[in-house]
Amino acid sequence: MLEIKNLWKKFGKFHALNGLDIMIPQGSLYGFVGPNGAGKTTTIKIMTGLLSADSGQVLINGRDVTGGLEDLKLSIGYVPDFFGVYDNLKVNEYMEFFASCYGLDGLKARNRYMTLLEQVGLEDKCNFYVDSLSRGMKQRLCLARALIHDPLLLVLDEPASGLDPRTRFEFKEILKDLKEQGKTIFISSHVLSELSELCTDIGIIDQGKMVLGGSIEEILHRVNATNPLIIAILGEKERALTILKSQPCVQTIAVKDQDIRVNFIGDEQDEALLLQQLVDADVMVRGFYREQGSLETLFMQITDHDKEKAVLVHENEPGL
Ligand SMILES: Nc1ncnc2c1ncn2[C@@H]1O[C@H](COP(=O)(O)OP(=O)(O)OP(=O)(O)O)[C@@H](O)[C@H]1O
Repeated sequence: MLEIKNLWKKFGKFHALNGLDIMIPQGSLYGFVGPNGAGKTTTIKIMTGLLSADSGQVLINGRDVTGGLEDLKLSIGYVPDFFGVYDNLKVNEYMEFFASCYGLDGLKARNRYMTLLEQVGLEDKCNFYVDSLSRGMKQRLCLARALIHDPLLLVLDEPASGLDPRTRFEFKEILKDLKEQGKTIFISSHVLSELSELCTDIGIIDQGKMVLGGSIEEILHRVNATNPLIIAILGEKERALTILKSQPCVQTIAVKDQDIRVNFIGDEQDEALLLQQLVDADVMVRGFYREQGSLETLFMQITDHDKEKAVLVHENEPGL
């Protein structure tokens, strides 16, 4: 749907983006994660036409829209990480203003923004002043506003920063609904933990480069394929160890009680053959599985060059 190819951006002598590539599939909920200063906001500014790249391309459905502000404006709805000041503007006036920016007015505009306000649960706030809304409500209003022109892609920059856990949960539910309705959504965050449960796809950026990208399922599959194999047996430990030591795929073996932990460099077929050999040798195998990895572990590993920058939140800390 949206593709970024070989994007470069320098600020003075500092390289903020170093040949960044991103591929956002149609209908995905794409999490764009990276440590502070990795280049997320710079990327988003270029994607939304607020900043020009030194070189590289932004493609929407295969069409090059690099620097084409009008194309980007029509295709993308942008929710920035800050909310502007709207003194003396009521919610309906705010929505009318943004509808008019996209050539919508009168009843058509009203029908459109009322549908969106309902979608984000603000239909009864029409006559409230924008500045009187809570932070969570402002965030939802910003989302409704970004959807006014029915964009192909919704881009959110750190949408949950400063929201309490309940508000964050509600916001995530709205995003899930939007995805169900067919929207493609791109969310940036320096916090991985909650994005990983919300998103279908993920891209990890570090020092202006994509270091890992793809569907979460596929990435976890890849991570798990290199994790240790845990073989739980009942008795017959020596016989099991003799078989394991004879296997070329087995790199190391560690034994803890009745569990054997094996670094096993092989595919699913190699695993199945090993299991068969153990069973054929009358070893009672109670469990045979790859230890499950997590995206968090992976994120920590690949951004390990500077531990202070890598972020993992715990339950009560803010994040999306
Ligand atoms: N206008 C600018 N002038 C100079 N340097 C800049 C400018 N904008 C960004 N940078 C630098 O480029 C790098 C990437 O910044 P960016 O804001 O894109 O990171 P980020 O991943 O969004 O970080 P955060 O999670 O902290 O928001 C940072 O080192 C930042 O200091």
